[in-house]
Amino acid sequence: MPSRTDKRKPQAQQQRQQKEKQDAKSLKRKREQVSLEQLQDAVDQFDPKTADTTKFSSLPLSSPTASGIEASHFQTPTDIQARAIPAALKGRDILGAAKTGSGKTIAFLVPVLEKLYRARWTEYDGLGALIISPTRELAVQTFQVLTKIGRFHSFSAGLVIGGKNLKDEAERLGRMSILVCTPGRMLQHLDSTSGLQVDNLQILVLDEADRIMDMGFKSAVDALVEHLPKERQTLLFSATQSRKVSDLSRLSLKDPEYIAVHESSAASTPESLQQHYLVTPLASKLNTLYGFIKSNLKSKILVFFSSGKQVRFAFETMRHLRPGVPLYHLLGAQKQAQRLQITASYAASKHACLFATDVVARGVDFPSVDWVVQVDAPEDVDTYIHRVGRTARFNKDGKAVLFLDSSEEEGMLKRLESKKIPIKRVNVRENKKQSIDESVQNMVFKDPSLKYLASKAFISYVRSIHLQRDKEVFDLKKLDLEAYAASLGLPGAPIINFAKGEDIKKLKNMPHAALSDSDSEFDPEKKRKVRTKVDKMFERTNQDVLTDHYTKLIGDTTDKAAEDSEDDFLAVKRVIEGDDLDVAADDQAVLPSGTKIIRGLGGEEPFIVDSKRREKMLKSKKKMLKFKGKGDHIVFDDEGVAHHPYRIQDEEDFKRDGSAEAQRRKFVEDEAARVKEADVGDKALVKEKRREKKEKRKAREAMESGLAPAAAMPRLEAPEDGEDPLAFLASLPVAGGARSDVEEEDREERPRKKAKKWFEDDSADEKKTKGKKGKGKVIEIAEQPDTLEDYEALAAGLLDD
Ligand SMILES: Nc1ncnc2c1ncn2[C@@H]1O[C@H](COP(=O)(O)OP(=O)(O)OP(=O)(O)O)[C@@H](O)[C@H]1O
Repeated sequence: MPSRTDKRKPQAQQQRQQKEKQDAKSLKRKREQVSLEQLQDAVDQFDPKTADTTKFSSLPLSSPTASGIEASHFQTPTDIQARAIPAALKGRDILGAAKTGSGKTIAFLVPVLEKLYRARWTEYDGLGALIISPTRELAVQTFQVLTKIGRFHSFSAGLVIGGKNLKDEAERLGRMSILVCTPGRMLQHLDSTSGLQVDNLQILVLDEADRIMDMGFKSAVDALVEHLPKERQTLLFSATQSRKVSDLSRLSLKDPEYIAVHESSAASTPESLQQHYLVTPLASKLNTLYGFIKSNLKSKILVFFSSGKQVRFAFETMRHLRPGVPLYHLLGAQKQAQRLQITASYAASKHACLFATDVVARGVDFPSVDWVVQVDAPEDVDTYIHRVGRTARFNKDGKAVLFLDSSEEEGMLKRLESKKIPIKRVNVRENKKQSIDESVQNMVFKDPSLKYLASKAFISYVRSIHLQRDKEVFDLKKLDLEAYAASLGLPGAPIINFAKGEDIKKLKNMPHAALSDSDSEFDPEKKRKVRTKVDKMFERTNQDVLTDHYTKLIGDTTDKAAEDSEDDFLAVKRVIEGDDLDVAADDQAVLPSGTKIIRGLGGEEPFIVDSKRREKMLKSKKKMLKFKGKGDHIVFDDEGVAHHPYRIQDEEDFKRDGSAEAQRRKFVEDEAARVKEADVGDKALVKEKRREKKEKRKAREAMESGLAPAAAMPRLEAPEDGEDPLAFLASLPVAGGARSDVEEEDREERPRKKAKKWFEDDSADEKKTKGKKGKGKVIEIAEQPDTLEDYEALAAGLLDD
């Protein structure tokens, strides 16, 4: 047995060990505290004007951040980093402006990490930092950089960009210290996620701030900021920064430091970027693009268009033409997963061509892009700067070319000049010019889905020009739209009705996300209403043209709502110009030559045939049934004529036919005359039958007496006088083998054997006969009926069956 002192020994040992641990912990805490204080002192004393900012190691940064930067192989801060980081570390609000590709992301991520580190932020303190990006692509990229340079920190960080289940996302948000988000999705969480605590927020960052502050995001950002505490640090960064006082007050910025590192430089685009423009008619843009791609097969090219429809059409046609370089296309309407996958594939490619909308115009850091091509001119100079900024990043070389219609040249050059953009005109070499007009026309002619896409592309382009605010550059009247339609393979230019009103501008500035289904967080009403694929199909105006094949063609992961949204404020009128146009003028349909019109089953609605497939569909009774409407209830009279069961006359019509009494009298007279007429006919028939029977009976009697040959044996005899009571029974169905004499006679006149059907054979016939004999009910007539009562009894028996 262990003695008492032995027992006490391990206890004392345990206590000693515990104490040692506690001491070590408090020592560590003390040391951390001291180092934090030292860090804070270093920050306070750091004077960017005199201090060395040429190395990250010279900046007053915590060791986890410094290690993260070192591990990411960044040694020398860029200009914007060298100036913005120290100021932000000192707690200043910042308005940071620097050229594209100059390292703004790190300029705001480092202060974010440092702020939370110095505040010893834990997951129990709620959300400490919020970084807002205008697009999902940019948010993903920022998050990736954060995880790279923040890898030695122990903060929890999350990405909130939509496209995922809100509930799943919400569950994890409560534990996050840093969030990178898009405005709409974040607002949705702030409105609905109960565990998300933002009262403690330390720092708010707006990347591409001018974009986030503009009309498209206005309401979402304002509502989002409402949720945040006013006591916080705010950092705004962009390549095209504005100093609008209204924006600053909206964000409650306090005495912000404006850091514009390239303000005094000769150009507002990177020096290593060569910029060109070429003048090409709108109708030749696709030809020029094709020629350009063919001449640059060993390059990484990024091509910008003004809308998703343009992107899709150009992508589809170029894909069919196989220029000899991998092609990708990216637009806001694609599903999140596909967008990310395309972005990653293109980023990893050495030689490739990406057709895109402005969804990747800002911030996205594709490595080593050689050429930025702007097929559709940018809406303003800021957009131009951001687009071309996808190349020549961080001191690398890059080239850009802008396609301009001659009507756009003067206005656009004026705008570019005013913002210090050095751009030179170039011409396409004659031997490099290629025409794909014929191929495009053939493709579009053969493929209705492509034709549909072409008309959509046309409409969206015209619409985008119409919506442009800068009318000095964009003038719809100066564009040759017929030629443009022809270059898209269309037989004519669709006529477009533009909706009027303020909303157009607003919609134009809406981020695509706000218009698309997947991002319908912008419109909670829309979100609530669940629309199935079938709903969407029926909502489509061109359902018959938009086929499954089309869906496959565009690899359709697109959100159709985005498409619908465009059509919401644009009414497309189509013009009739066919040969056999019996369609009303207001039918609003374009009939390219060679199209036909087919009338609907009811003959009322004409259907326009512009393809073989449509013609086939219109000839299929089954498919056309859906246009036929519901069936009518009709009844057949004795003559087999169909009538509606009730037909209630209008009061007016009724009065026109005379007084009610007169009409009643006329009706009775008419009916009496009809009955009389029918009576005469019936009587004659009965008389005739009676005569026949009499003849037969006489013949039988003669045969029995050996005077005449055998004839049919009548079993029932009608009374001689008056009406035959069996005359009406004869028309009734008779069960089993029981038949009246009249029927028996009729049967004799008919062929004995029914004509064989193709599926019946003799054995089947036999079986039927046997079955009938076995199963059929036979009424035995024991005695010959004599009296009227006998006949009635017999008739009753027959009827009972
Ligand atoms: N200090 C640095 N040293 C080396 N490379 C850097 C440094 N800072 C940033 N970079 C690199 O420069 C590139 C551009 O950086 P970043 O994307 O932050 O530019 P940006 O200014 O945000 O551009 P944009 O205006 O287009 O959004 C990135 O590939 C990044 O890794």
